[in-house]
Amino acid sequence: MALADIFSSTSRTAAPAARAPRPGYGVRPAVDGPGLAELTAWVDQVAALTQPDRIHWVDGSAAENDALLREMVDEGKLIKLNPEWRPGSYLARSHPGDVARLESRTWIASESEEDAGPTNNWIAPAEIRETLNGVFEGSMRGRTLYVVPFSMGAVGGPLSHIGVQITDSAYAVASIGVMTRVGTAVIEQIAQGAPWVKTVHSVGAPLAPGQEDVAWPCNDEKYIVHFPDTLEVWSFGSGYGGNAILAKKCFALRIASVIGRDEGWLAEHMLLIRVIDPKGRAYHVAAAFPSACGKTNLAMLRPTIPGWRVETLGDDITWIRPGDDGRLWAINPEAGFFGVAPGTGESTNVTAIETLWGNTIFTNVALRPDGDVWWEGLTDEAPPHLIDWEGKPWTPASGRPAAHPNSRFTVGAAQCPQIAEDWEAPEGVPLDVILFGGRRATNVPLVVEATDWSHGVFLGSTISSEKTAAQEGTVGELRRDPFAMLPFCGYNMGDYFGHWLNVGQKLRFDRAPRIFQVNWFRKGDDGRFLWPGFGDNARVIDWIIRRVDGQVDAVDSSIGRLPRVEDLELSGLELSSSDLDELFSVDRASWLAEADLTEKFYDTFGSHLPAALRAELAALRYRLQRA
Ligand SMILES: Nc1nc2c(ncn2[C@@H]2O[C@H](COP(=O)(O)OP(=O)(O)O)[C@@H](O)[C@H]2O)c(=O)[nH]1
Ligand SMILES: C=C(OP(=O)(O)O)C(=O)O
Ligand SMILES: [Mn+2]
Repeated sequence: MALADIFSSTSRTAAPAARAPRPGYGVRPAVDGPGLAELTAWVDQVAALTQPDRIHWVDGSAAENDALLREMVDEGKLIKLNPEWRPGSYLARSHPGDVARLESRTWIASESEEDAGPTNNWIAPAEIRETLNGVFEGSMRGRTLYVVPFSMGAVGGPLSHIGVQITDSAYAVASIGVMTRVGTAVIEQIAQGAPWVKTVHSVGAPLAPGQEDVAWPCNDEKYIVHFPDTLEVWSFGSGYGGNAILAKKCFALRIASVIGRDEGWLAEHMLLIRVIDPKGRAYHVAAAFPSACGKTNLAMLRPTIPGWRVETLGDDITWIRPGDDGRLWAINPEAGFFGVAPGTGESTNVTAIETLWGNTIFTNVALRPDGDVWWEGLTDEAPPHLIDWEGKPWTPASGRPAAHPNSRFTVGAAQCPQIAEDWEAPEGVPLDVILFGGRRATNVPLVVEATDWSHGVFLGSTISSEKTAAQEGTVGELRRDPFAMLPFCGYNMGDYFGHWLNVGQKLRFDRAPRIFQVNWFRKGDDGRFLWPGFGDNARVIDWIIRRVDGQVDAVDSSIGRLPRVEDLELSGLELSSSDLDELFSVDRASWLAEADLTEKFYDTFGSHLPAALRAELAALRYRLQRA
């Protein structure tokens, strides 16, 4: 493909294709049933408010997806990458002011403020509905309203949930098609009366007659609003990731966490893997790490120790339900990966690189002159000439990143070379291990085992992560991110801690997953990581699995159970004994200071904080003071 062809399609002012209605637009699928009336009434209602030119019921077919992508290329909204390097793949460039989730513009509009709790932005439903009615009025003029029925989890599965997203963004439709299971089978379920969640999204950029569209329509004013009492999401003004693919963070975490509270299950910000030991035995591990703390990397782990294998099940969201057998059963409700591109390379996550061979929508990465993509960390050396994520010429001397630091890839999970064969099994997999982790330069050891479920919930509730490496060591500069759910829990986080404790009560004591805290990011005084991380994290998993199997003892410490050094598989690693000591050292004074911060944090929940967690904190202090 000629360079000129690629770049000519990047113009932000390319004229949209003719606006005449196309065959298929406005046609409802030929499905009938008692549940359909509510769906059509809702679509009519949203259409009356937003006043689109056309309505398109998305059927999820490959032909429909192809047509949508072609149309976006024609309109200058996507750049088709050179199929020789990246078949079936596209680059989207967002508006420079619309590049990430926006926590400050995200609300939980529960009837009661107390239900949202101290960690969420709360707003009264009546008040925000008035605002939303104002901004959504006529917001889809000149555009197509897409009706996108989606299932999280296999369609009809016992742990699955369905929803519908209305959106005026074709980019969102294409992304939802990768990240979820879209299709008329979902409408059939709705018609049969299955419960479903209503989500509405508009980029908030109506077009006047004859007005030319831009490559990335959006609005300066943004609202991402959740109504947990009526199971609805309304999102306005942003086209990006979690603000626009409402099935993901908005539904599968914030709304689903509320459904899970009411129904007795857990919607978690966790990756999910199957670990296979040298004897061929399989174990299932779920792990909660805050954003940019290694979920996708661990989900795609390639062990450096012989005989071990990891199969990917999910990299971001896990739904977990107690089974009749007293175990916890888990599914990945998503169908794709929406991963951070920068830092993803052959030497860190070769599985991701192999996954991205084609059929991928890239957003805000750099474009190579040969029509392929590039981002910082893809290769050690940057190409001499690129077009950066804003569409400007770039060279290594430009002094700015070529790809936006939050640039992303959107790709189907089935393309992952180590995806588990049964990754879509509707009943899920039984959990053996739960990990909690964050990015901690100091204090937190490489791995600690919880003494029991309640101690494990305590560890989850105290997860914190350094905002940047430059602030290492100062506990006051940590961001609290309990269970890695701070931005994603749809209700009072104190009640959420209580819910975790309750779920533990439903498990058979010998079948509850064992809980561990891990930290790949501890640093030495010289600022370098003490632990090699990535593939070598399998060495930590190896110890964890042998603990679960009862093959090794552990050492009790004030903060939990630590490995005996001789039980760690460290052969072939260049790790000095002083680094090893430092990886597991527990500094009493720092931990007492951290306990004070935990108490302050706990106090913000008032009576919603479970007594069992206060007791865990008191026990921790007692052990530290006695040590
Ligand atoms: N030092 C170190 N960095 C890691 C490790 N795992 C992931 N990272 C880095 O952490 C960042 C975020 O990783 P990613 O897996 O995308 O995190 P996610 O947002 O939680 O899915 C990337 O820059 C990774 O290279 C590790 O074990 N050690
Ligand atoms: C996945 C998203 O964000 P993050 O990785 O920061 O949680 C998102 O924007 O949907
Ligand atoms: Mn990720």
